[in-house]
Amino acid sequence: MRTIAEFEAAARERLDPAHYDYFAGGAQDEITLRENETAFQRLRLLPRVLRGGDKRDLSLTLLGAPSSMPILVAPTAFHRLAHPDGELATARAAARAGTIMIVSMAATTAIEDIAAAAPDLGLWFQLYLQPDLEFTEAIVRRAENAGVRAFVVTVDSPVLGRRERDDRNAFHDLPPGLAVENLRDIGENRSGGTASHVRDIVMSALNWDHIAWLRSKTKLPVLIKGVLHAEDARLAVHHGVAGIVVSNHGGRQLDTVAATIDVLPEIAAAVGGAVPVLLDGGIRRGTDVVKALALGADAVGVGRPVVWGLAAGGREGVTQVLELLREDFDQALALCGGRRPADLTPDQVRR
Ligand SMILES: Cc1cc2nc3c(=O)[nH]c(=O)nc-3n(C[C@H](O)[C@H](O)[C@H](O)COP(=O)(O)O)c2cc1C
Ligand SMILES: O=C(O)C(=O)c1ccccc1
Repeated sequence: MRTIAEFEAAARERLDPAHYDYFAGGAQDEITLRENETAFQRLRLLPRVLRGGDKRDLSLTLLGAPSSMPILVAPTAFHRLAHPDGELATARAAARAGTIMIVSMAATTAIEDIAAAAPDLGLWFQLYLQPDLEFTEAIVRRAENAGVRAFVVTVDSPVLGRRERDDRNAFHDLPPGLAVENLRDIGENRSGGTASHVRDIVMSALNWDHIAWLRSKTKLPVLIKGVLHAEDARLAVHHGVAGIVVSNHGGRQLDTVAATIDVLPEIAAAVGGAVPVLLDGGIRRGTDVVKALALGADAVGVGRPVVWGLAAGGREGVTQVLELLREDFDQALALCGGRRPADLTPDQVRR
């Protein structure tokens, strides 16, 4: 398979249609879901020429963590719905690719087991803060003890978006045998596992004080994921976050919000290099990665493409997806006259 679209088609054939819809779907009319991709397609590149050199180097260091390429695994829930090996397969593939995996708090495999399966993997942990801060702290300690290197707090989900495909399919529960393992066995009445718990895990009270609270509870870097407004990016830097993920949750939260690539320039300007800026949403081609880096991202995350690889072929499928994106990016970088990710500049992108 040569493209992410082919992996998606293969995944669709293998998955229960309701599960495919859960992974593929977005909020309401899915305008933002589509816009994330079409916004990349609207942008035109201006390559530089006569800049060749011996070798390209795609590697970088993000908050002290090395990555072989500026393409990270974005946090997505429920990998064991996509393949029986679930997050273990994803983690092994990410480790083999030498990239960073951001594990979802709503993973169907415990963070300890993921870390043990891929000891060399750079693991970050995505958090939905809980109203019960003691419970949240217990999860933070679990993740730290498992060896995660950063926390990524998702801030675009005071409530869960309205996904009409899930309503239509009445997909509200994980099948028997699957559970949200990171929410098991801690806190009162939190046995984990069902979608009713899952919906409860987002917190509408989340505010900047919670970010300060989390920073006081861990020495690890704290990033926030789901920033679209430049003023929030400024506030994030002011509040001492270690990094910002420009994200609209893959079009799954508020429909008709802007495509991430369209707001990246203003956010990069607001941050002014103070902290790393990541972007996710709609990355399907090497040229998408080039455009995001040129417009100010230090790295990008991929959500659905990883799920399609997992569903299509387990660990090997995820490896193929990550390598496909790596090669595609490497070639696009070369054709733009770049040898390293940092060579790309905003003047190389036109609307
Ligand atoms: C099936 C699915 C589950 C997701 N689960 C989470 C999650 O648990 N936590 C989170 O912060 N983001 C979650 N996201 C959002 C992703 O981290 C990411 O923002 C988005 O998928 C990027 O868009 P892309 O799928 O076009 O690459 C999920 C996305 C999908 C598609
Ligand atoms: O489906 C999602 O996008 C998501 O973020 C989520 C939130 C809570 C539980 C499971 C997934």
